[in-house]
Amino acid sequence: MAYNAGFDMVPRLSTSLEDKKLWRKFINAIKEEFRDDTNFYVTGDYIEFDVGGRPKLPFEGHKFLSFSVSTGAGQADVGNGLYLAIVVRIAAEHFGMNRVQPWHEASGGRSYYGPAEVHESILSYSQIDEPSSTATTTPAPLSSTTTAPPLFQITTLPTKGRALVAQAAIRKGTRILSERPLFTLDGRDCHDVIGAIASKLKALRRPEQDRFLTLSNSKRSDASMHPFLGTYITNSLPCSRNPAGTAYYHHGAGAQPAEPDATGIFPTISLLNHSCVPNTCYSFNTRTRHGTVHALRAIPAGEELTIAYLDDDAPRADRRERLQFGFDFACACTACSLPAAQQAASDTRRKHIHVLRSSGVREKPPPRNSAAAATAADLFPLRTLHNCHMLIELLRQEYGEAARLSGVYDTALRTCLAHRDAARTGVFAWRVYEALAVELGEDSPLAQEMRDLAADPTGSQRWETTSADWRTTSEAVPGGSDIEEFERWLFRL
Ligand SMILES: C[S@@+](CC[C@H](N)C(=O)[O-])C[C@H]1O[C@@H](n2cnc3c(N)ncnc32)[C@H](O)[C@@H]1O
Repeated sequence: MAYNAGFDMVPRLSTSLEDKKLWRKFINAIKEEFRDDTNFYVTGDYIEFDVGGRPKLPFEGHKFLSFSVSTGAGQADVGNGLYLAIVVRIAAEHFGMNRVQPWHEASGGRSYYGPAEVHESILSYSQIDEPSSTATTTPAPLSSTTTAPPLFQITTLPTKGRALVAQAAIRKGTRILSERPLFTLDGRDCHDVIGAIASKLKALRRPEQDRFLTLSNSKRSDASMHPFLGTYITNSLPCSRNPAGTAYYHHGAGAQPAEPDATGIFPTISLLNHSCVPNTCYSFNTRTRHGTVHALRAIPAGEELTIAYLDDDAPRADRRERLQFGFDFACACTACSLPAAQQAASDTRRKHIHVLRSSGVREKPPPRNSAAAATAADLFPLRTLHNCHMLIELLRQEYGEAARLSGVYDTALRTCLAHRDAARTGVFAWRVYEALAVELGEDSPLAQEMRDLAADPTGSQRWETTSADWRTTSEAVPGGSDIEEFERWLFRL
């Protein structure tokens, strides 16, 4: 029987200079204690112990709430308990036994903090603080006294290898993961990719090297391909503004030049398996330089977490062929396992979605500074808006609650913006913001930009370069509670 055990910091530390100094001393003492320990390693933002539960200590003390390991009767579990005991001792020496509160499930003990706030706090270890945030200086409120189960566990599935499986119910929009890449490659590495991987691996600590070396290699049967390259191809994900899914344009001032296209390997995110109807989405946050994974819909405990490896809406046969070729597996996700009649309907829908996208309605907002904005939206605004409406219907039918709608709403927004329709621009900007808050997280630069645009639709620089054919003011948004009527107005149906 395995139990969680740990300790809490109650009340949590503040951002005062005094608390910062105290925490730094504590972290230095931990580093000194475990200097030669192979289960101990230091990342850019925190210390991690490679033992049950992978407990972490952040470098910023105000982010810390709780430290917990899994313990039990086995040899390894006893070892985990020893790590905990040493960390508790050092913590008590620095902060006193009143503030350092140990607990153990085996004796009915529980963490003082709730699971969601512990999860949030651990995610924040790798996040940059908002400059104006006051939340970090106030003690955490007394909360539910349940222990903190991780949101997912890494397990092995018979046909898929390792997989991430939800351990608790996860709400739509929850940030499930936020982590730094182990290393990245970009265009500068393309002349010698294998050499670049080798030298980047060399710069990592041993546990991090192992994380890469134990990832799966879908090109294993290709004797001509170096295992480093096969592993990199199988597991890497986009890590810059430019690649699809991570790239966003900017309205006017402050636009930034494109970065070299980068991809990277992640310790945990790279373990996510594929589904053609995924329940989470990956993106790269250019502000925090972390890969993030968000829940696209509510996910019940026990369900596998999946992302889409393919970036389009191709029919089943085409998807399966590319997954087999690129990742060496026969996809049997729910979309690929539908009964024949439903499968045919799904294929037709996806073809329709593809046609609508090619007519100028995008899956995702295009790259910053993209000239692509001045296409369909400028030339055939009404048709573009109607296509957006149809596409939203089709995406909802195909992907249900997990449909990613930010790109479609963004196209609608641009169409209205291009013709000075401030009322609809504001409504669509808010819908893009809401969709991005789920897909990328509220702290993503684009979500924040969209919130600002929704608040002040006429503030956009793009007003200077467009027609005034649809001119309205922000006040022209109709009131009333008839939702269908509102949608007809919004899409000019
Ligand atoms: C990025 S890795 C994912 C983690 C991998 N399962 C592991 O054990 O390391 C990609 C590989 O996982 C497997 N995989 C991913 N999605 C799958 C799926 N839907 N069905 C079967 N295998 C899958 C394939 O072997 C693929 O090449």
